[in-house]
Amino acid sequence: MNDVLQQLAEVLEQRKQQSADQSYVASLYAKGLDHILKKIGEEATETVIAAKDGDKDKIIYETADLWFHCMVMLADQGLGPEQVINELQRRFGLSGLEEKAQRGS
Ligand SMILES: N=c1c2ncn([C@@H]3O[C@H](COP(=O)(O)OP(=O)(O)OP(=O)(O)O)[C@@H](O)[C@H]3O)c2ncn1[C@@H]1O[C@H](COP(=O)(O)O)[C@@H](O)[C@H]1O
Repeated sequence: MNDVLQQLAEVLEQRKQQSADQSYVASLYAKGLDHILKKIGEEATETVIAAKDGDKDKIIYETADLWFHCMVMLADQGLGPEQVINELQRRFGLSGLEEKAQRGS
């Protein structure tokens, strides 16, 4: 898995021991899941607007914000990027139609 994702996941775990006034990530945990989900919604909207505007720098910046807040949500739920990467890896060998069939939809 990508080193940066793994290293960030380790920092996010460590932040569970820190106080909210020392760390932005700790403050997100302290505010709870609903706040983290609200941040994901905001960052997703900002990413969509950046893409609609065709602003490449902004797309990268906002997507990084979105991925970061998704990483915080995963850590809050006791998950990490490796599980998501593994799921993408599993799908990679399948065609889109095979993947759809496996979902039973
Ligand atoms: N990658 C990030 C990262 N990306 C975005 N952000 C923060 O996410 C927030 C984005 O939300 P907004 O744009 O709405 O800005 P805001 O108004 O300040 O946010 P809110 O106060 O409304 O939540 C900003 O405060 C950014 O600084 C991040 N904060 C931290 N990290 C990583 O997490 C690590 C741990 O961070 P701390 O816990 O703060 O030390 C850092 O070393 C970085 O590697």
